[in-house]
Amino acid sequence: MVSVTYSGQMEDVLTETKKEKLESIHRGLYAKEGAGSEFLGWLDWPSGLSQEFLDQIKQTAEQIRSQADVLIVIGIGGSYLGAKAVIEALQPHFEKNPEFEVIFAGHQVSGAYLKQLMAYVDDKEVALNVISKSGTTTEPALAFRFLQQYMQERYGADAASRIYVTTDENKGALLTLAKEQGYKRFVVPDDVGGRYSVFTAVGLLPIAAAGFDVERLISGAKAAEEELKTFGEDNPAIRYAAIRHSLYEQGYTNEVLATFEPKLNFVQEWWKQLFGESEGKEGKGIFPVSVVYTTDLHSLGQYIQDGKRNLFESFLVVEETDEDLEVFEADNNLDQLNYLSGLSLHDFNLTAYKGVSEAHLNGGVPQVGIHVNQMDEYHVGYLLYFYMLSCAYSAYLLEINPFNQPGVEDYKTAIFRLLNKPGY
Ligand SMILES: O=P(O)(O)OC[C@H]1O[C@](O)(CO)[C@@H](O)[C@@H]1O
Repeated sequence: MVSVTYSGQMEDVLTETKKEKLESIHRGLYAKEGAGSEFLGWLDWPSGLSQEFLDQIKQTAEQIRSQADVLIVIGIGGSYLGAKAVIEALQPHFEKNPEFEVIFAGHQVSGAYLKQLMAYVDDKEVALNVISKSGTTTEPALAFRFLQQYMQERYGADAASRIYVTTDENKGALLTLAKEQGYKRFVVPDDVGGRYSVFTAVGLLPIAAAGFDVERLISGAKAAEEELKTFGEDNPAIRYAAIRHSLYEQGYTNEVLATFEPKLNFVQEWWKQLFGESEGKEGKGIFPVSVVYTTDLHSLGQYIQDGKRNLFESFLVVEETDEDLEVFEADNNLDQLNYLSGLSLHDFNLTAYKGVSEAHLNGGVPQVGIHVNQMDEYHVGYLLYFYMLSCAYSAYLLEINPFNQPGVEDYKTAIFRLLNKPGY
């Protein structure tokens, strides 16, 4: 379902020592041992999901769609990127959904954004889904302070029936508030970290509300869970982790995730958080960057071709598309493009992929390809699970705990001190 190609030799990547190390990581992972193993709930989450839970998600999504024209999803990091990635990958570019929209908030602190959002939804029926595992993250909490007041002013006592909270089962300011106000609640499991939470209510409720088939999404993730659990050189999750690590050891410390499909832009953003927060610790880790081609061939392409040689490129290639255009023969050929007639734009991109990959390889940029058949719920589910699993292998190869993020506290402390937060 996902296959991984590499411009180098797999024998050089999967040395005997590396295979032994990967095998031991594999054993530790599935025995749920090793650093951060208390956060391995995502590993068998898709297969453990009950129909009852999925039905509850679907029913709540239906309720939201029947009471509102807009769902505002408040969250940041793992509490927004998974849903945003799936929705953006699946929805049309334009006319997204004239009857129902999902809009995100609380992923930055822009007064203009929030003010304009409240003005935008003023003539629409609104529901809120506020998502925070800790229940204390400042950006979503601030956005919720404004939006909760907005809802209460607009709907009075009925506001509570339009507010849905996804947070920890036992702790956090958001939980206290939700209980106090009687908001419907969904749980972020203790053993699933934010960036691994897309298949929990964190991702599923907004995705279902946006009108997508969460059962197909979970079937894809479940297939990935099943197929990728076997240890072997052909396991794509293991191959990708091993290639990344081998390149890292050779000094390629930056990975550029490239795609030709603008709808995958938020899959790239989700991937950046996943790998960046999982691996970037103790002075180690590959810095994850992303580009959308051919757009960025006209900006960052120069650097990638010719700049400092510490980066490798991984292409996320979607093999098939269901909507396309074919270049037609023009009578006058004034634009001199008749040589392309008969070619579909998708085929143009697949050829561009080959050409760019060849040129960048010649420029000293090692090439990795992550190939997926198509973009639908099933394949996105498969792909996201693949990345999560591979990320765990990759971080363990660096001898890093993939599931914590101690570094994000430092900037928070500095901001709180400057803002005179009590206790800082
Ligand atoms: O869901 P929460 O607790 O609000 O956290 C949001 C994000 O903030 C972080 O804790 C730090 O950036 C991420 O790991 C997490 O996804």
